Amino acid sequence: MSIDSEPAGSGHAGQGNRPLLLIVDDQPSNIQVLFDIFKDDCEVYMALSGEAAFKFLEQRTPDLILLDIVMPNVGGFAVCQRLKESARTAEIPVIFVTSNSDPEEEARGLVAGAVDFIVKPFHATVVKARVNTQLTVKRQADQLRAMAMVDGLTGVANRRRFDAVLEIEWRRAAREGAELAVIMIDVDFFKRYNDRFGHLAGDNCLQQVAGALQQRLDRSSDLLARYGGEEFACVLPATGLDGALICGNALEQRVRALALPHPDSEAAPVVTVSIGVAVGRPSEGGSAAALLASADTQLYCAKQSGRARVCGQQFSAQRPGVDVVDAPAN
Ligand SMILES: Nc1nc2c(ncn2[C@@H]2O[C@H](COP(=O)(O)OP(=O)(O)OP(=O)(O)O)[C@@H](O)[C@H]2O)c(=O)[nH]1
Repeated sequence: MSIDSEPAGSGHAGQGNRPLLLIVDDQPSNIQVLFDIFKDDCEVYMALSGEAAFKFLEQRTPDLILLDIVMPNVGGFAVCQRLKESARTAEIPVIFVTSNSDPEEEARGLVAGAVDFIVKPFHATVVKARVNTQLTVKRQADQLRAMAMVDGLTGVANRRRFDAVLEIEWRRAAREGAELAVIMIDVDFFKRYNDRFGHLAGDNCLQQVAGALQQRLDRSSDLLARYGGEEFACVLPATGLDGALICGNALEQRVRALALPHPDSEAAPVVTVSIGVAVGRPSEGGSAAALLASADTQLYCAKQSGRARVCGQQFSAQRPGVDVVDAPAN
């Protein structure tokens, strides 16, 4: 058995969709008992200290943590409190496993944010059942959280997720001195499309447009979201203006290639989109909201200059509005 944040039973690691369990205890013999209980059903990892647990958490996010209370240096309560303070780890359920049966200790554990408190010696079946209950609750909560971030019509991310990711990527780019691109996309004359073909056909059109846009985004870090009505938005981390304009033009072409008839459009006989691109370097100042507003200004520029095209801009916090690039797609 490997210990201290090494995968337990490496033959199991990564296989199937099994829950990932982290056991934190300074006593290898205690870990062994729990490992034997869960090794067949879970991917089990172990840490011999709070510090080792946090090191592990930099790499992986367990579905549940079984946490000892009395450990040298950082004790279980402190570990639990720290977990709950960080947005990245706050949702991981923690179960204290301890030989201290004092109700005061149990109360302290639950107040610290644990979901359960198991006293040793324990019955294996009971521990298994209590862990399974918490894993089920966690899975359901994860599903709800994921659903709350997805647009119901198109299946791409929704605006809430877009706003959250944009903020995260803005901060990441600021730390790394990298560029960040935002693309706003709006279906042209979509009101007329609805008016001619009906709302259901309009919905179907939006689904196809979303699918075409999503297919073109090839980096896993790129995010496409439905920003509202007939408007989509992308965040492209580590992307300069040249790359973002290439991407914007490719997105425009993808939608055009769907060849969805739109006889009432003044831009083309098929459904097209207008696209605004803005690229900034967050380390030089500004804000995610200002970058987004800049992309929106470029979208307006694309609409004003004939639609079915891409306009882009290097966003500067000092000189907003410089370097306007007009890149008609046809
Ligand atoms: N079918 C459908 N239509 C929607 C949805 N959300 C917004 N719309 C419609 O999208 C249309 C957007 O119209 P406008 O904002 O006037 O823009 P437009 O007609 O696309 O014109 P331009 O953007 O100027 O090219 C409205 O008629 C909305 O009702 C949706 O989920 N489904």
